[in-house]
Amino acid sequence: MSDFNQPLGGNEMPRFGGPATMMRLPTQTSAEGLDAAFIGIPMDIGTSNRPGTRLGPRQIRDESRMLRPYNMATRAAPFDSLQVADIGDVPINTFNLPKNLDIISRFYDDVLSHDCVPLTLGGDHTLTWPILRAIAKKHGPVGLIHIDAHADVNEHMFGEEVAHGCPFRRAQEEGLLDANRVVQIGLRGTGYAAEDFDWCRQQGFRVVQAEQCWHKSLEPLMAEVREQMGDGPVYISFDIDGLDPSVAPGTGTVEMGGLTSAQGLEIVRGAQGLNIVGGDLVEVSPPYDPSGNTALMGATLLYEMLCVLPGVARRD
Ligand SMILES: N=C(N)NCCCC(=O)O
Ligand SMILES: [Mn+2]
Ligand SMILES: [Mn+2]
Repeated sequence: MSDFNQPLGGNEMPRFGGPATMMRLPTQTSAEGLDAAFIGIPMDIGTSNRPGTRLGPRQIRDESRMLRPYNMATRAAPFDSLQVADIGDVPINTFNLPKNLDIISRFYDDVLSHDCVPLTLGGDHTLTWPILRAIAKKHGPVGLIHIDAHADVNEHMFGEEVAHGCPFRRAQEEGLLDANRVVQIGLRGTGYAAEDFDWCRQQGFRVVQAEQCWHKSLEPLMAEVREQMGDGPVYISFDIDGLDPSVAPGTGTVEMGGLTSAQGLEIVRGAQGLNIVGGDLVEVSPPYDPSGNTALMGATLLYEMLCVLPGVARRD
């Protein structure tokens, strides 16, 4: 009998039954006593095209029923050495996006007060800004591994500073990021000017556009990223639209020519050994994901983030 919470096994309860939590893990109302926690932020009032990511946390949890506890590729056995639970959703304001900044930051201040690593199920990408406020309050400016089709550094959208295309501009303005330890991978598509991506480079971010990733393993890139990140705290923000629409169609701002699912796994697995202090998986939109496969991609990537956290056991 393990001292640590275990996902409910597929041979103990049919996968389509049991608790509707992430990986059918136990749930608790706070992060007390946890090494890592799955947290939902059911929000989409920051989206600029297709809506629906408010339903993302629920579908990611539902599709996570396919996940088993042991990582056959990396031999990670997170539930052998970390205490992990699903602590539910942030009670966001359905009608007021700016008010959600404080609601989210305060929730994460409490999570981090327990020395718990948050792994967040989104929700639209606006949510990363208030999470980074709480993260930087505890750890100082952090390194960032950002996977996305979009840079999300718009100065504003419709004159608003709070939207899913703005989080990393705001985070940089507020000194939440250690700019030389920021990498953005998968950026692509159309824009308004070269500045859309060059602003990032002017800050000191490394920008790896999708075309630089095509037709190749990203393991060499991740060796460079590990070098860039060093020993300092690192946050991982994975916008599911960084993957190609062929594998992740259920999202709101689709761009052609994205990363393969294998490349998505290579990026997260390549973070092993870094001082990961948190992560999120955003922009899954269930209304555009009838198969549920996009949500399952998201659930799997969140599990892979868990597998690279400091302290995770490996079992040969
Ligand atoms: N999906 C996210 N996070 N951002 C999309 C931003 C779209 C735009 O800048 O026009
Ligand atoms: Mn995006
Ligand atoms: Mn994004």
